[in-house]
Amino acid sequence: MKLELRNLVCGYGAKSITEPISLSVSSGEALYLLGPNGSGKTTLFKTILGLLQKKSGGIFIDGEDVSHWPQRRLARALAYVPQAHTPPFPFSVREVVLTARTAHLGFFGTPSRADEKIADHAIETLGLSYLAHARYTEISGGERQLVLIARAVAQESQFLVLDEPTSNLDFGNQVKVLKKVRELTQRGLGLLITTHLPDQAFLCASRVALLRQGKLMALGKPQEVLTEALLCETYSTSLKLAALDGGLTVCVPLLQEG
Ligand SMILES: Nc1ncnc2c1ncn2[C@@H]1O[C@H](COP(=O)(O)OP(=O)(O)OP(=O)(O)O)[C@@H](O)[C@H]1O
Repeated sequence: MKLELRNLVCGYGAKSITEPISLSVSSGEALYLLGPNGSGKTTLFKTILGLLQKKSGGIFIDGEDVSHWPQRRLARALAYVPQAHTPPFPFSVREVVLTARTAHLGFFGTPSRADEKIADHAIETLGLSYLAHARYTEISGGERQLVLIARAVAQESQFLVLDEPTSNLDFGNQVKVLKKVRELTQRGLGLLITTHLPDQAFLCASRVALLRQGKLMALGKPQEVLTEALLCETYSTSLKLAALDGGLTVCVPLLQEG
């Protein structure tokens, strides 16, 4: 399957935030979107998810324009992991994850035993079983982020859109999420992920897109796109890329110029 943006322009009210953006994500691929704060990554994601009206251009899944798809059909195709938030109601973690199954229910349907099993499995694979009955409003920001990832996994959609999924996580939990990203990619899902960490893109990205002031600056394999020169220019800072044994590349900021 293929999720495709064709000359998509996003914005708020009369104001355009992005220039026309064209890119695609296929099944079995993790496309990482990098760009400075305010470059339009979240705006682009919200538009893809139908939470924000596009200004022009189109969003297609397997060649079909999704703009007239009902929200439930879109939710079966696309799951969203927003940046962690606190909802006003004290649902349990299990109830939050179970809401993912709504996209698969009939009009007045309630979750079945099978839906509960899928939710419990997602909770388990993210190592959250000990929190299943805790209130979502009473767990840490990092734990909430993992719960939102479990919820997206339980949605069993073909594509996952993840907005900075590791931003609140400690090192061990970042690794847990990166392993999940790899596993889901290998299972054949298409993933679109934002990050501020080039290291994560080097570890998990099939391809990388670089956004700056709403403009798609580069798109391609991590080693081709994430060059020292382009990263320095994009983030207006000095940095060094270092190759480790085993072919891994890491990005290190330089605190002294020259
Ligand atoms: N609700 C809104 N109404 C008007 N403008 C907005 C709104 N939300 C964001 N913007 C503007 O859109 C631009 C892009 O914001 P966006 O949140 O998409 O950036 P981002 O790349 O996700 O940033 P970050 O890395 O900081 O999360 C910013 O200039 C911001 O001020």
